[in-house]
Amino acid sequence: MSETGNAAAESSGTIDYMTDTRPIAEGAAAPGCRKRDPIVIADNVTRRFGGINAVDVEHLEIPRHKITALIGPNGAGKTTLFNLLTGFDTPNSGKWQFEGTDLAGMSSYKVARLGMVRTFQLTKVMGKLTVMENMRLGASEQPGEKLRNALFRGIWGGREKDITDQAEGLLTKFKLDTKRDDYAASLSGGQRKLLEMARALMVRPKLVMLDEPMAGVNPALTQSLLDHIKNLKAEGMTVLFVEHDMHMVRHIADWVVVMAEGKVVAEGPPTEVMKDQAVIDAYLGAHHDVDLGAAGGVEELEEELAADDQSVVGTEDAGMIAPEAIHEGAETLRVGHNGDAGRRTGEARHREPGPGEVRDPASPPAPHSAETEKKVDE
Ligand SMILES: Nc1ncnc2c1ncn2[C@@H]1O[C@H](COP(=O)(O)OP(=O)(O)OP(=O)(O)O)[C@@H](O)[C@H]1O
Repeated sequence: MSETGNAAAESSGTIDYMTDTRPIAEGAAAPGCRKRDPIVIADNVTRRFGGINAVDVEHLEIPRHKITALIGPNGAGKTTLFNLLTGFDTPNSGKWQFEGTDLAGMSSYKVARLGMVRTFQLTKVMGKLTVMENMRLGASEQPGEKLRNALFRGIWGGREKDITDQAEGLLTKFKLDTKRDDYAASLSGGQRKLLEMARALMVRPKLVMLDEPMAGVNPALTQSLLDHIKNLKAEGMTVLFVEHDMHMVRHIADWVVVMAEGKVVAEGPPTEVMKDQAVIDAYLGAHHDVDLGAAGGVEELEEELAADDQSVVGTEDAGMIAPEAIHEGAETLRVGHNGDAGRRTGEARHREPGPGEVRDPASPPAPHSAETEKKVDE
C-alpha cells in the first residue's frame, strides 16, 4: 500500500499493519531516534547494580503497530530494561510513557491493566496449575486476585463466564485447547511459550513484550510461534521482544534496537542493523566484517572462530553455528558476546542453575540429557 493510501486507511480505521510501508523513524535511523508514531517513550532510564550500569538509556521510542526486536550480548541490560518498563523493577532515574501516560513508579499490574504486558517463563507454581488455571490467572485484575481466585470458581461472579470464554478462544487459537486440563509443567517447551503468550493476551494488551520467545522451542514449532507473533501485529498490537535468535530477528522484526553495556548502541531495520559496525563490535568483539544477517556471513564467522584459539567453538559441547540450519529456516543462530557461542536451537538457551540455585522443575531440563530428548515439541 502507498504511503498516502496508508494514511487514508489509518484515518478511516482500516489500516493493514502488515503492509504499512511508511517509515518508522522520523529521520535517519540512529540510537534514540524519534519515531513517527511511538507507543513508548523513555528518557534517561538508569538502573545500577552495585558498580554496574545495567541500564543507561538516554532516549528510546518504541514504534506502534510494529514488531521491534531488542537484541544485544549477554548482560547488555535487555531484561532489566523490560523489568523497568513494566514496573517489575525500579530505576535509579528516568521516566517513560506508554500511550502518553507516565508509568514511572506504577506497579506492574497497573501497567498491565493499561495494556502493556510482558510474558514470563512459567514458574514452578504455575507448572502445578492446569493450562486453563494459568489462563484464568492471566486475567486477574488486582494483586489480591491471584492464585486462590484463579482456582476457585464462583468468586469472579459475572466475569467468570467471560473469562472462561476468552480463555477458551485463546487456547483454541494457540492450539492448546486439548491441553486445557493438563498441568502446565507437562507441556513441551514450545507449548509453554504459546501458553505464556496466550496468558498475556488475557488482558487484551496493546503492547506485548516477549522475553526470548524462541528459547527452548523445538524447530518444529518455530514457524508456528513466528506466525503467532506476526498475527499479534496483524491484529493491531505492538510487539517488543528480547531475542538472541538472529534468524527470528531477521525474519519478523520491523525494527531492531541493539543494547550493549546498558546503552542503546544502534537502531534500525534488521538488514541495516546487522551490517552496523557497532552491532558487530558489540556481539563479536574482534571478529569484524561479518554480516550476521546472511548465511554466508555466518560461515565466514565460523571459519574465523575456528582459526581463533581464544574462541570456544567447533566442538560438540561448545556447539557449532549451523549455516545449513539457517538455509532450512528451522534452526536458529545464537551469538553470544565476544563470539563465544553460536549454537543450535534448544541447546544454548537453557540457563543451568548456578551454585546454590535450584532448578525450576517447570523449566526445560539441561541440553543433551535423555530427558531433553523426551520433552521435545511435537
Ligand atoms: N538483580 C540483579 N542483581 C545484580 N546484578 C544484576 C541483577 N540483574 C541484572 N544484573 C546485572 O545487570 C546487567 C544486565 O543484566 P540483564 O539480565 O538485564 O542483561 P540481558 O541483556 O538481559 O542479558 P541476557 O541476554 O544474558 O539475558 C548484567 O551485568 C547483570 O549481571
